[in-house]
Amino acid sequence: MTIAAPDADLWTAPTLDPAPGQLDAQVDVPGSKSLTNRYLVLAALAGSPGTVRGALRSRDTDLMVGALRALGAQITEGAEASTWHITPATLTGDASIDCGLAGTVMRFIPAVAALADGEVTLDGDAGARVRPMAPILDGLRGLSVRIDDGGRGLLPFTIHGTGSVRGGSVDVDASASSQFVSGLLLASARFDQGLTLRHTGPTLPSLPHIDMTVAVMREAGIVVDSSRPAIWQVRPGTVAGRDVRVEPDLSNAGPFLAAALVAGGTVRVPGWPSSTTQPGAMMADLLTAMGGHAHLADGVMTVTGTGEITGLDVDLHEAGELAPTIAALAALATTPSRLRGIAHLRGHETDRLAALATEITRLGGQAEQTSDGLVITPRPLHGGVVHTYHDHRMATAGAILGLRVPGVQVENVATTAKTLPGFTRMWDQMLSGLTDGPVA
Ligand SMILES: O=C(O)C1=C[C@@H](OP(=O)(O)O)[C@@H](O)[C@H](O)C1
Ligand SMILES: C=C(OP(=O)(O)O)C(=O)O
Repeated sequence: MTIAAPDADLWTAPTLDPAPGQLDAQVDVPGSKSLTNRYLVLAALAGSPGTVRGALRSRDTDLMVGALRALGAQITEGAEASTWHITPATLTGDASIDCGLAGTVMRFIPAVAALADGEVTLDGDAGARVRPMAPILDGLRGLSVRIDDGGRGLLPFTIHGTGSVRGGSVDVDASASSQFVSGLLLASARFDQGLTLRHTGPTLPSLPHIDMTVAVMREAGIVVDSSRPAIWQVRPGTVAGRDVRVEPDLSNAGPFLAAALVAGGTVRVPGWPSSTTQPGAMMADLLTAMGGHAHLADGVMTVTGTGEITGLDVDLHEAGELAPTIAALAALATTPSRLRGIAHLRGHETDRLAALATEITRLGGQAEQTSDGLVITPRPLHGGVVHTYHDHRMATAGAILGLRVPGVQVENVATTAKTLPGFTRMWDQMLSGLTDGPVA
């Protein structure tokens, strides 16, 4: 007989009996991944030095710093680890870039690399090598850039930079990811002719993230015309070096706010912007639709729940990165849910529709994939191992399920470091203020 050693890779999610008022916590959420990586890219392309404050430090954002340094930008840490000082330089090639599993790195860096003088090779994790890339590679080719991808349209590939990109007009099908649009737009003020980009696909996910791209470009003095649907026109020009502060990551706030609904308590997130392009801001309405109460006052988002969760029918195409959190709540609800408009989640860190359906079913729940989403029918759940597929949001979804269901173990919870390295500490801290402490 062999006795299995305890698996160090399994994190037992703390469980809490719902008791109104028991959970009462404030959670300070670090900076937005999406804003951090956009500000870093623009700073490296700027005509003068800049500073990014309140930056997220995580695998995805540190990989972005590494990529921009490899292309010649000088980036140094400030007095706080969340401050970066960026001194742009002539972009140089002969570089190999590790994209990890970061969509923002693999989709935002190619157009920057195309401006470098020399060869730049991009590669990433095994899971990154299956994420869609072809539309952005073909888009760059249409703007005069030579790329060698062995005809696969996937990582790894080599960009043969000549020090400039002609630019001009290009059609791109961005139905698999908004990042194809953002990745071409971000560098386009540095193209000789600027850029006119037209999205040609049947659907366009994550429009708020494209609006975010346009907003940060305009803040940097770039002229962007977005007055026609699905067409963006960028005038060539200088990118201003700036001193910017990153908003907290509202999508990463999601699992903590969701905990208020599961536990029947209150969670507060300070630093919540009064207006933002982050799709994570939709959490307030989503949690309200699921039976919670959300209230923003003096920059603090407060969510209160009763412990009873209502299912919902919702189109999440604008905020696909919230789907794992909403799916976990739906599995704990009293009525069925339907999540729609998120077929593109099949190309995220993993096939998230398959992963969510499999893992909810593994715990005794009922979750079925549809052509563009999930149908989740509540059933009593039991403990078990939640597999995470190197997906940070699968790990946080597991934590939400474990808050209600005893015996949930999250495999490779360290994968949360993709965007939130301190996740388990923050989760424990959120629960530590409880009268009796979390029940492991
Ligand atoms: O531009 C960005 O920062 C992002 C865009 C979205 O990508 P998709 O449009 O591929 O969903 C989002 O899901 C991702 O987490 C971040
Ligand atoms: C889809 C996500 O990430 P990425 O930036 O790698 O696409 C996400 O964070 O939910």
